[in-house]
Amino acid sequence: MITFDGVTKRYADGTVAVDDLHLEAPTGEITVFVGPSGCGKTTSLRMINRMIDATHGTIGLDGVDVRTIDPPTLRRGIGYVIQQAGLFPHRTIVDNIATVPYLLGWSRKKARAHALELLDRVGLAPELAGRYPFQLSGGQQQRVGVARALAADPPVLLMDEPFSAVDPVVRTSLQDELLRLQAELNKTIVFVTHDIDEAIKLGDRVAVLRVGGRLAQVAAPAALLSAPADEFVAEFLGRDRGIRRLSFVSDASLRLRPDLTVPVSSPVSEAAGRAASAQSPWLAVVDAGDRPLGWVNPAELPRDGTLEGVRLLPYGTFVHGRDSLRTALDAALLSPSGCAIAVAENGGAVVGVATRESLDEALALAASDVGNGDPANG
Ligand SMILES: Nc1ncnc2c1ncn2[C@@H]1O[C@H](COP(=O)(O)OP(=O)(O)OP(=O)(O)O)[C@@H](O)[C@H]1O
Repeated sequence: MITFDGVTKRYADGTVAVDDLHLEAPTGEITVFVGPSGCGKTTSLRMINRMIDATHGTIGLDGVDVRTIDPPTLRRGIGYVIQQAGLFPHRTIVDNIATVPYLLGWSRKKARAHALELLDRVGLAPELAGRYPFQLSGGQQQRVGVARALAADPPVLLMDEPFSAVDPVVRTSLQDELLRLQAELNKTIVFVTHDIDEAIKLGDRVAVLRVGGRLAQVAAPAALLSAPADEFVAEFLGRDRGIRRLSFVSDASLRLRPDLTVPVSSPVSEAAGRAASAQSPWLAVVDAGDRPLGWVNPAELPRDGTLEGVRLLPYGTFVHGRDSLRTALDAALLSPSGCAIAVAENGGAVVGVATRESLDEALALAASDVGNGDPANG
């Protein structure tokens, strides 16, 4: 675990970049530093690997004061990823990734084999190994940057705005990739960003800093969204934090109706009877494998033939037991029925339908939870 204990950084010109920071970045978790430009995020990060030394206070790495460890030794256990990857332009991709293993005295063969493994791990094709950085896209370079930081298998990874210079689509895939990697690797990651959405998506804990280098709040994302410590944090989180908080509420509280589906092979008259007895105007039409095809309102259909060939209305789904209440709500908003279809993770068969009433109940329950828990510690 990384601990900041009363850490202050005052630069030579008198600027106080970080002011009396107390914080823990737990082992195996992603801790995100977020805040407006100039709030001291980068300074805080660089004090961990001693690229910058603190003026006061102590930074501990598993209980050892980092100032007692000489910087090269310290940095061997700490991977570092920066914006625009910072790759060596005159080295090939494989040699870039193998930089630290070479420094550690690994044989060329072993270091390159390991670098190729990492290339694959970060989702890049082996053909890229012999290229130079300028022959890669920005997103690919960022992935190489992550692979290079992981090369010596350091327990700690520092990431300073690593995904800021790429477009939103690439950025999303890099974030997803990082979460996937982290689920396998369980590194202790400290991640700096100015983007609160990125912080909330990636962080197990999010530390919000304000200009002047003071910690405004540190909490798990859901706790931050439901109980910001003050106006500054609330403003920084943005206006739709109520909706965004639903991403952290499971779909478990949704009551599902299994009786609102009808096979596409059914006669319309049977569908009408089923809708009447279920007291619902809407039924979800399913195929022979119980997968959703669309919505019908049988009362509006001519009473002959089956549902085959009937124009079905758009639908939205969420994965039962995996997706959040936000995804379920979104699915409901994508259909004129106002209902969301819950499907099984494997195979995609319909598990049931979340009606507007059940969404309402679940939302009320989620709202009643707001403010519970300790906002300062999340
Ligand atoms: N070498 C330095 N000398 C003097 N002041 C500095 C130095 N480096 C940074 N600062 C100042 O310290 C404060 C914090 O800077 P820092 O780079 O840590 O902020 P940041 O939150 O990472 O900002 P950004 O999001 O813009 O990168 C800023 O006011 C900055 O101008």
